[in-house]
Amino acid sequence: MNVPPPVVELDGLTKRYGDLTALDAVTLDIRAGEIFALLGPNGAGKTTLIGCVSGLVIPTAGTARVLGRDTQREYRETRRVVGLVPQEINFDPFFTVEETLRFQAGYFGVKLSEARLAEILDALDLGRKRKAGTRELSGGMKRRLLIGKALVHDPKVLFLDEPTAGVDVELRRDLWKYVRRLRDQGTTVVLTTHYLEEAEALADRIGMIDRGKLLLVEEKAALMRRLGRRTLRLQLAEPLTRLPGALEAKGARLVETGMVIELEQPLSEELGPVVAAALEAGLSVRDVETRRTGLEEIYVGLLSKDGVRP
Ligand SMILES: Nc1ncnc2c1ncn2[C@@H]1O[C@H](COP(=O)(O)OP(=O)(O)OP(=O)(O)O)[C@@H](O)[C@H]1O
Repeated sequence: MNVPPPVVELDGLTKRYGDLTALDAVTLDIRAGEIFALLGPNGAGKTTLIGCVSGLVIPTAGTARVLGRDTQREYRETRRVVGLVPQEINFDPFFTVEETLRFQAGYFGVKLSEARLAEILDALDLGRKRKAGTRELSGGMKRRLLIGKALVHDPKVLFLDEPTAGVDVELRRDLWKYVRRLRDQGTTVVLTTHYLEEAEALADRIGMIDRGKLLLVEEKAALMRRLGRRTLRLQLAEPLTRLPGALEAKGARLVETGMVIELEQPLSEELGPVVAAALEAGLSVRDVETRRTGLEEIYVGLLSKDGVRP
């Protein structure tokens, strides 16, 4: 498989605040056209990493490059190709939606064409609020406007810091759709999130960070296959008092007064032989349920293995 070229290259990126190491020698390539989710608990260093790439934070050591340019030495050039959606809402309450977008474009020396403005407003479902003061927007609309602001100069890489914090489920799904669309149009997207469901739904690759250290970077699908588990439940037609030996040997157990055989196994193992063993033992199986453990369990497991939390 061809790996697309890196758009963001971090090499030994380190940031210290006095004794505190907020970023500890992070080396990472983010590839063109991917959605990369950066996961980590509060204070892990996610915002600091984004800050270093977007030129808001000066690294103590190491380098950050965007499209081959150093974010320190070539600040202006890199800033032009990076869009940043911060955690905090940061627009002037006295401007309208349209003014907010136009002024933002002005900071980049870009004249926002009517067509581009309409496209952004439309994509973020803010067309009807074009002339509304930003004070009048609901929380969800403000979040969308923040994304719009980050897009006015047509960045190649978009950083989203907790894009859906405090947003309702419906809007969250709309925003996901929009982020996917941006990726499909060629924008590279880096997002931080506390919602593992969000990373599971959106990310092509996942990085996990804790106490400034990058613990893991992996394709989401491969990560799920490698560390994911499933719980398999066989619903029986009749209660059973003793498990057949073949199932016991696989680590299954009887639950729910003998009506259900339950087994937990890695996703990499096949479930067919378990079902076959039940049928071979002459059991009447009424239903088969499986439940996959998600990213959440993998994440919690990894952080606790790291000796940190929870
Ligand atoms: N300007 C600063 N001065 C001193 N310490 C800072 C500064 N900015 C960040 N830190 C510290 O650096 C560490 C990493 O912070 P950062 O904001 O990058 O974490 P985060 O992973 O984004 O957390 P959250 O999920 O809470 O947003 C924290 O311990 C934080 O207190």
